[in-house]
Amino acid sequence: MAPPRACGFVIFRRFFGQVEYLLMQTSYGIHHWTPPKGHVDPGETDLQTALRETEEEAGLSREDLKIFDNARQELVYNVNDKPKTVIYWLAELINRNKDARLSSEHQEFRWLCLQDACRLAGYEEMQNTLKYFDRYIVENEL
Ligand SMILES: Nc1ncnc2c1ncn2[C@@H]1O[C@H](COP(=O)(O)OP(=O)(O)OP(=O)(O)OP(=O)(O)OC[C@H]2O[C@@H](n3cnc4c(N)ncnc43)[C@H](O)[C@@H]2O)[C@@H](O)[C@H]1O
Repeated sequence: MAPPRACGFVIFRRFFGQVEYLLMQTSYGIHHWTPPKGHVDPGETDLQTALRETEEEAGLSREDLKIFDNARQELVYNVNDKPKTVIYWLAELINRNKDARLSSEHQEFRWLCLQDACRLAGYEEMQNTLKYFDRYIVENEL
């Protein structure tokens, strides 16, 4: 069986001039916070997975987002003693009339500044990913 692989987007918005990141809290397990993401289904490309999961979990579609395909991060961590690969691209919420919404998989979502997002995300790799994208936004003047 192929090793577990999941894909999603680190989504940011500008709110009163501040960059804020979307994190969602699972309604299961230890209720950890992550950006919208999920497992790659057979026959899907990674980007198709990221788009599908983001729509399913956060209600945000391709048209609501600006995707930065050059801004990509790959994380590998152990789940049940097996390595899991998670790929994130950076995306901006450009539809000002739209907000995230919850599905049954999550119990809460928040838009957070980098510092608060890192605190809630917890895991070091996830924090590094958020910091990488934050630098990308500044360095590329997004
Ligand atoms: N405990 C549970 N009880 C009931 N239903 C469950 C369940 N776990 C999963 N499900 C079901 O599985 C489905 C999820 O499918 P998907 O929505 O397709 O997949 P996912 O986001 O990759 O799932 P998950 O939350 O498990 O992954 P993550 O890597 O963040 O998290 C996986 C583990 O890795 C840990 N983790 C997350 N990020 C990490 C990191 N950066 N470093 C180290 N560990 C990390 C998390 O704390 C977590 O323990 C849901 O529909 C849900 O119903």
